Amino acid sequence: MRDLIDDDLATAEVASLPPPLLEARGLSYAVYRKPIIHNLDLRVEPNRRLVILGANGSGKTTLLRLLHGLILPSSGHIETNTLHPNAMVFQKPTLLRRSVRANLDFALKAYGVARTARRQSVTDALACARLQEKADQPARSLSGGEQQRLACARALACRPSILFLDEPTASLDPASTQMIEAQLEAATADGVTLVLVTHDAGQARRMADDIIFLHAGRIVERQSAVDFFNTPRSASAQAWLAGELYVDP
Ligand SMILES: Nc1ncnc2c1ncn2[C@@H]1O[C@H](COP(=O)(O)OP(=O)(O)OP(=O)(O)O)[C@@H](O)[C@H]1O
Repeated sequence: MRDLIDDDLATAEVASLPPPLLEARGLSYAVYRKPIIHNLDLRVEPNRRLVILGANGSGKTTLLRLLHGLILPSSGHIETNTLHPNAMVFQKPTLLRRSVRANLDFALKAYGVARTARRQSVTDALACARLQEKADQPARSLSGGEQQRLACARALACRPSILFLDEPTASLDPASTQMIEAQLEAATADGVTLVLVTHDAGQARRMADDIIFLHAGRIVERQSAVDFFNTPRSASAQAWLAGELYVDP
């Protein structure tokens, strides 16, 4: 009898979990028959920060592009359950040859925000990027760190449900990295769900709730960040954390 009640309670608890924002099932991607992502299942839970780790060439960028819909899977399905469109920030910001302000305004306009509402949103986004002083400067004349702050603010201005980020701080110094991370923390507090690819173990420790570790296009580890860093289970993740090259036995 006791077990039955416990089972019922457990079922009720699972049933009351919010649905995932995105669920991928049996996801595979191949180029010229060369498999890059293999039969992968993955859920993006709301208000969690998911960090995807793995060695060079393990398939992180390809997976992120699949999840955002930039490329189509060879097989498998992705279901999304999001209120707003998702957005993506790349390692190299792709800014228009216009002013900082115009880059923000353009994105909001493309998203369908009316002119009067755009003015306030641009002001908020400039503050989010800490670029108020540079609003009228050509976006491409900003420093690398400033450009990336602008790219993040532009992506966040349209209030995406999920923000995908592919090594957004890979070429930035610690101070610029810290500013981007603060921007992302604020977005998380605002309800944006993050899916971040990084090579920076420190950043993963600071930013992640959950970790997925990829090896040769497969998820070999999926843990809470605390468990992953304390007790990585797979040999490839252990090697990665130790800064060693892992060679398949
Ligand atoms: N369009 C393509 N044509 C051929 N091979 C590809 C293509 N896209 C990806 N690959 C290969 O798939 C593998 C995974 O690439 P991907 O860029 O996803 O890895 P990654 O984990 O993001 O690597 P890195 O950490 O070096 O950025 C690599 O071996 C890459 O060469």
